[in-house]
Amino acid sequence: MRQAVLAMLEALPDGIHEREQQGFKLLLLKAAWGELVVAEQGAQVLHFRPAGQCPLLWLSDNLKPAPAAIRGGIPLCWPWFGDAPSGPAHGVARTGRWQLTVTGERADGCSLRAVPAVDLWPGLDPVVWITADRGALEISLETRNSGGESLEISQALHTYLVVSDVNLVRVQGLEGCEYLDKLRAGARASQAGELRLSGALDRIYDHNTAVEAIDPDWGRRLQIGKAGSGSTVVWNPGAGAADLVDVGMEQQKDFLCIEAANTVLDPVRLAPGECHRLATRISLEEGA
Ligand SMILES: O=P(O)(O)OC[C@H]1O[C@@H](O)[C@H](O)[C@@H](O)[C@@H]1O
Repeated sequence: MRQAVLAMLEALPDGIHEREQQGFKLLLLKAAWGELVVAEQGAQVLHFRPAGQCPLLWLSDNLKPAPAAIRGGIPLCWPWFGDAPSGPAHGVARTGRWQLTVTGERADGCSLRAVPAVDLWPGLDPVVWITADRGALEISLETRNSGGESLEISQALHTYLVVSDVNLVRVQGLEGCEYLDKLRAGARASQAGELRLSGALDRIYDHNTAVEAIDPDWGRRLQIGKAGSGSTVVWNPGAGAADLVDVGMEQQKDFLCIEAANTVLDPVRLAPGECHRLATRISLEEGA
């Protein structure tokens, strides 16, 4: 899919375009500020490239056919993060159909709004706001409790960052934070120094500020800022990629997930009428 999306963009003139690829309906925006591709399924950003830069997000080249979850970009995990008895892993938003509306198209950027095409979950109304410009991509997921009872949610903006080699990347900003290690039955530990990966990693950090992923091989630093989030999830499947048909060992080292989230560490309780906003901001700096 990644190669196909890049080829599609290459051939298109500046403007807003609709295309279908492997059964997924896509909205493609191309302009002087850069490129953005959003899938109707899941209101999922699949591609973001600020002008003059390389893409910031990873997207699988071996997707499962629609309506399977799309591996890459920024899936919305909602209204729960991870496994739950009430439905599929990471909730129902990423496989649902959404209505995408371009709400602003300017020389220096664009903005979009997305709402579910059909109700996704009783009593919960989500709205997604996406803005992209030369400097950053921002996604905001607002959830309103439109029912009569108090409800609890967990969620994540499951960002797949494209990197030169996940084992070379250094993640800064988590130093000293406590985390739950999902690969050790949720054992608690504390992050000593910057984070480096060597094999599979699946952790939920008790952390509510920004992190930076330094990619020396590509000479760049990716900043992942956030709001409304007390959990930062960091994931790469390592050798487990061999069991994921849409990753495989040939793509395993190409990405690192850093997710702004509300998890078991900081679930969000919404009283009737209450609203919560979870947001993330992805930007890039040259030099590492
Ligand atoms: O394969 P999925 O459902 O997209 O999930 C991918 C990963 O997503 C991460 O957020 C979780 O912490 C991992 O445990 C999980 O494996």
